[in-house]
Amino acid sequence: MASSKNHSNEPEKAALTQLKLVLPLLRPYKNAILTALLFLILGAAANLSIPVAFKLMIDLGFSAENSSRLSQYFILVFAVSIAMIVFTSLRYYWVSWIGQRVVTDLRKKVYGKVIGQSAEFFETTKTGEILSRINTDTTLVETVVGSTFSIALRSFVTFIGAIIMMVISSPKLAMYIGFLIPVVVIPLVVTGRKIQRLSRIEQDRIADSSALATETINAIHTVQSYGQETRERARFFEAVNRAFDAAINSIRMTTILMVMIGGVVFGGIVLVLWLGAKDVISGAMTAGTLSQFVMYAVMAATSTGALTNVWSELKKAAGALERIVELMHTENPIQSPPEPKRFAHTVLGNLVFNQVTFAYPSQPDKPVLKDISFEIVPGQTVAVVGPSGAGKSTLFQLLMRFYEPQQGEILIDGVNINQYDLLELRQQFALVAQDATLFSTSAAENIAYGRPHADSVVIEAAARAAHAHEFIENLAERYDTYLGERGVRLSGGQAQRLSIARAIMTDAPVLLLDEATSALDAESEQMVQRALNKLMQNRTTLVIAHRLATIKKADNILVLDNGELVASGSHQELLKHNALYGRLAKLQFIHNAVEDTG
Ligand SMILES: Nc1ncnc2c1ncn2[C@@H]1O[C@H](COP(=O)(O)OP(=O)(O)OP(=O)(O)O)[C@@H](O)[C@H]1O
Repeated sequence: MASSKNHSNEPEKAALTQLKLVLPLLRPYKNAILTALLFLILGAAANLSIPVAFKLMIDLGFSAENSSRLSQYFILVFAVSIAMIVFTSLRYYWVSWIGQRVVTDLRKKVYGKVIGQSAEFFETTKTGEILSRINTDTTLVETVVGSTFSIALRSFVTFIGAIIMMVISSPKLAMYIGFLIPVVVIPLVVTGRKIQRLSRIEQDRIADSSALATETINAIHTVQSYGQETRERARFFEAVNRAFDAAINSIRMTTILMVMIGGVVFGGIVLVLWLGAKDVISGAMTAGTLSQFVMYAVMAATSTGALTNVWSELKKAAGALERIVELMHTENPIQSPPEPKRFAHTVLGNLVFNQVTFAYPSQPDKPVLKDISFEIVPGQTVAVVGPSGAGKSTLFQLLMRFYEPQQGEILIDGVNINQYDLLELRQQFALVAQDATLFSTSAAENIAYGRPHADSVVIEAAARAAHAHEFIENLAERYDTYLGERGVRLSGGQAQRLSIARAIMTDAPVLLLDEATSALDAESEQMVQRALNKLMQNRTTLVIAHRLATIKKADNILVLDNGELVASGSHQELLKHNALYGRLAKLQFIHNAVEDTG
């Protein structure tokens, strides 16, 4: 199960301490909190003063001669009730405002953290699960800050106020009620732990189903092509049903808690009322005082009920926060050094691999690059060839420092790449991958992805150089046409030219090119090739080559096989001396050979 992999096993110890994460988020909103608190206290005070008015009324008696005093009391109760409603509504507004603010900030934080995670993190964490953390888990936190806290505070203030007023009204009856308190608190603590654990499971199940849906929707074309909708539907149903079961488990716990506490509290009140009634009969207490006492007891009981709910909400949120905290504590192992070396003003683009050995973190015992050494002189073009899985793409990953080699070093202009600032390091590369990634923005913004503030003249120049201008001009809204998700679909060749334009825009000193293997029609192919030639001019280029033309033009060719650099040299030399290269040349480059040489 995807989400069980990084279970921290420190169980309830962490419990509510997780909620501490929320405190710093509250700090910037002191004024709003004070405002909300003010309305909270005013509302509670108004609420607590109502029974006093009722006591006065009842003790006054409902007789004709008291009619005008009675009216005054009723006006008082009316005024207090209105005040209570106004204060309560304002409190609601401010507390909800704080809740929304905090969850927005939390989402920003979580997203900010996610987007800086390592390649390894994204390999091992499902997209849908991450989305669930950002959306669902943070929503639980919003519930806490935006309503639970408020209910908790209001109930707490009301509870304390009601208890005090109960003691004032009748110390004896209040003492009886006091006996009930431990009976209420113990089940709260016991079930609270269970609820937190169950809630975490629930959130994990939701994350699982979200991961599943995201995966299926991303692969919808494949799903439908293979006619697997029914199976995918069933898989999703099963996942959401598991989430339902998990939710019901924690709801069941809360229900049990509510029954237990409700029973104790209301049973207790009836009992006390009975005892109080006897005192009224014997004359030890007025009817008004008993009514007042009972009203306070009901207030205290209702607050306890609310606090019970609050308790389970808090525990649920703590469960969700555990996940968020884990995410916030996941550090990308690849960081800039504390005092990074600066790149020279003009980067030469000298690349050196020095005895580099590397295994992916998921398979640490299986090195995919073994003792690789080579050098690329500034301005040279070096082609990498080798069978599938030989480790060609891995070279790029290491150069851009998405992973760190276990042995050996990689140098740019004589400095180990781990000495540079990470952002600056990656800015030295223009990457043209096999599949162009398009964002759901305009063609212009897609081209200017690496230089968002570039003006339209520069963008168009890049598009022209990449032979993309012609087809963009033919799109409905030219450079403003939406591409990617929800936008127009580009053909393979068009998308490639667009990504070449993107690389031209960055004007980085080193070009990393992963030649597309997919066959394009001859004309498209030629245009892509011309665009690439333009891009390679005056740049140190490392190219994963699939075309004979590229290979022939390269200053040097590296032959990789099973993670080892087995040969290097020119096309002719390798043809003569390297059997693997001979085979590759025949099999892999042949289909491009006709038009390349033509
Ligand atoms: N993220 C990863 N985690 C674990 N193993 C990986 C990862 N990426 C690649 N590998 C493995 O590393 C080896 C080299 O992969 P790489 O992608 O560098 O090969 P390649 O030469 O570029 O292949 P192709 O030409 O098919 O793209 C393969 O055995 C592959 O299974």
